[in-house]
Amino acid sequence: MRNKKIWIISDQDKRYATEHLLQILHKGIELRRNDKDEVSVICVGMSREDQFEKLFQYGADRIIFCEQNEGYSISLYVKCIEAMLQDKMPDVILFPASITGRQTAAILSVRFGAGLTACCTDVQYDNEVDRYVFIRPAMSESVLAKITCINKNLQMCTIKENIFDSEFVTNGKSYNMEYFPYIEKKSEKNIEVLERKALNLKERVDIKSAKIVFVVGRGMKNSMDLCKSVARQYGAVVVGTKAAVEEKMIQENHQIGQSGISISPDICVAFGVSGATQHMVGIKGAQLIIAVNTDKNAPIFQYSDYIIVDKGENVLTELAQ
Ligand SMILES: Cc1cc2nc3c(=O)[nH]c(=O)nc-3n(C[C@H](O)[C@H](O)[C@H](O)COP(=O)(O)OP(=O)(O)OC[C@H]3O[C@@H](n4cnc5c(N)ncnc54)[C@H](O)[C@@H]3O)c2cc1C
Repeated sequence: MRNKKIWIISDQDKRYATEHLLQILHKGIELRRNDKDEVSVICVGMSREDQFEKLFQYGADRIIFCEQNEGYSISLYVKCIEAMLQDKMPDVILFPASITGRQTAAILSVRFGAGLTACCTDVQYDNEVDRYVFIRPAMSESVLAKITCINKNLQMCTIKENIFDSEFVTNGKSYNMEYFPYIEKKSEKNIEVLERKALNLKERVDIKSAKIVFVVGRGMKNSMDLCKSVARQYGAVVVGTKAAVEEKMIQENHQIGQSGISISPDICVAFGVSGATQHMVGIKGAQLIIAVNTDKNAPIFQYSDYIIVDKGENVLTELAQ
């Protein structure tokens, strides 16, 4: 039985051991069939000993690190990973389903003719066919598709955040650090970075770790001020549906769902949200869902622990007192 090389790609250039990556790392470790299968985390960017140590503590067998200090650019990042792939081809690559992860996976799958399954909810290994099997919802979540790539040995997938748990493994793991040099030739450069501005990601981080969340849907279009003020009173973060983004009720990076982010708060109160599957997939990790809707047949009620058939404004006014 040939040993398998499982790669997890970190899409950060400084903070490699993000919670998302640690969750994927845990899945990678579960995919090891024996002690000889190896899980490597690929890091491209600045040297960060604390981050490398954390990755080993969460179970990485090896880190393959390509040092690049000039700052992040997608073209350089892809070239580094491409060079690593040409040198040491793994069997399977797990990418975070982040913007960078999705872009990189798509480019590399075309360059290497590899199969790529997007937004998996699970990955398994099938001994009989000696291949990895990628599992994801399909056809509006009515079926769970099991996908395997039969024409190439290299198989890839992207994985969304909060699908798996991360797990601290040990403090005493020996380091297996591999340095992979890559220098981009001047003639190959096709992007020139003119200026760098840091994004304020604070709000986004708060959404993911928020314990109480108010989700607003199109039904709350004329009541956003009330909603925000009551949310402040209860320490809740306001997020919303795609329709709420389209109506400019919330910012795009506060969209929850299939094409937004997934959250797992303790309490999720949904006001004026119909409950489309593309939205519900983003809040299915919530411990408790309370839905307020004027339509007694709103689909969201099927997924909720408590339902209130009323105007969102009425409930918010009660809560404000
Ligand atoms: C490929 C694809 C990806 C998508 N990705 C996402 C995604 O990531 N996230 C997402 O959210 N959607 C996504 N969608 C869109 C999704 O299908 C729905 O259209 C969207 O979630 C509906 O948003 P909504 O519930 O706010 O609006 P609506 O469906 O218009 O529902 C509004 C609800 O408000 C209720 N209502 C009206 N007035 C009040 C009131 N005063 N008080 C209380 N209730 C009231 C109505 O009864 C209704 O149920 C995606 C769609 C596609 C095709």
